[in-house]
Amino acid sequence: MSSNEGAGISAQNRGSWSAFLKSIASFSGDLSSLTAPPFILSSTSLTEFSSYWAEHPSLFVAPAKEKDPEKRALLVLKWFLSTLKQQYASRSEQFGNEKKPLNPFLGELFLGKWVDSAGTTELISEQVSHHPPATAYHISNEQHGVYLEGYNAQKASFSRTIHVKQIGHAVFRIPAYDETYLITLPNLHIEGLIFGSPFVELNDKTYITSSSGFTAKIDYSGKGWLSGKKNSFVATMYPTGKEKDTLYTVTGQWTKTFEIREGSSKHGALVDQYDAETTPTTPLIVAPIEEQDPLESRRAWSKVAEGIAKGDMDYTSAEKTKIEVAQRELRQQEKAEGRVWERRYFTCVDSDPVLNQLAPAIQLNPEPDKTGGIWRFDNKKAEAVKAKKVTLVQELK
Ligand SMILES: CC(C)CCC[C@@H](C)[C@H]1CC[C@H]2[C@@H]3[C@@H](O)C=C4C[C@@H](O)CC[C@]4(C)[C@H]3CC[C@]12C
Repeated sequence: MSSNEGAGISAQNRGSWSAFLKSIASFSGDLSSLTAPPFILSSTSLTEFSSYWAEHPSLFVAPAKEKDPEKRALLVLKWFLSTLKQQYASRSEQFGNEKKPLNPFLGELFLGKWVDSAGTTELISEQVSHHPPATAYHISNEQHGVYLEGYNAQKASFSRTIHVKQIGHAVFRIPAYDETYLITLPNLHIEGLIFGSPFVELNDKTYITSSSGFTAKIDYSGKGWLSGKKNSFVATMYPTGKEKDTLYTVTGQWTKTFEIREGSSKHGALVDQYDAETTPTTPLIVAPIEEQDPLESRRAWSKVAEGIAKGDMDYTSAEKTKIEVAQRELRQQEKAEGRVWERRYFTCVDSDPVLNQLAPAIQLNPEPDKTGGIWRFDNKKAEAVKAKKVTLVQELK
């Protein structure tokens, strides 16, 4: 039995958990409107989840060092697969079960950097839409010339358990090779709900397609009634449009190990392998709370987090209400003045060249109505933020 299957529910929480299960039986919509019992609340905001994309900076930058486009595409696939454990299992492994994250407010930021043998990798995450909730991110390593940007929203529905559809996509770029990869996001469902120890399993399939002419398809599966292992997948990489001409097959478990082999068979020559359990992550460096911008997640939610940690739900909900009321007042003020909230790092675009070029090959429909638009990192805005910080520092001297 794995750690996340054994946590169970305490006698004290059993009543509120079964009331919650009854209440979600007809649930459908934004995850933000899901009301969960206090003991399942996390003090981490969804804006923080963008950091899961680069907790192994050396794997993130590895494609930039590879001269051959086919092998480069394979390294992008390997990096993507290595992010899955962080994205979908790290919290339940750490705490014994998945918890409900905080719903970010519009404009909330989560900023940080990783410093290790790959140099400095920077993270910018911003809540770009509140209705519907959507988070955008930009991760860059200037030294190696690798950039990732994307955004996502989630829609939940209930049928025997909670099913979550992810809407959005990511774009991985290596400008030195003039290369772009369009990445789709996996749908998931929650397991262990009935026992009060929820954890994530991935479903269906996702794709990575590149401007250099390669596509990877990743098929996810879990533990069935009679067969299969949890967190399993089979990925194949092929020249775009020629799915039968498999170049590589990757099989394994995204929480454990996987093997990359040549060709379409699971017995082809072994090219590479990965162990998600033994590959160390690099910790993200975040500024101390007192030095953070008031819109930065850990500063903005600090009192709520304090309340959750103490188990003081009256204090938690009073502090949460203060944030919600302030947000409602801001929106009213904007409406009265005929303006909209200015996103600090991202801009909503009508159409996007990467989507125009690559989305048809993987039948990706961006569904902008479900993410508040198509969001792209705005270099000009980011430069302006940097310049403002420099001026402030100079003024303080
Ligand atoms: C039982 C219930 C109360 C808990 C529900 C928690 C639910 C809202 C959480 C659980 C897992 C969360 C996923 C998480 O695994 C990873 C990601 C990837 C990240 O890039 C974007 C957010 C997302 C999809 C989380 C959304 C919130 C989920 C579904």
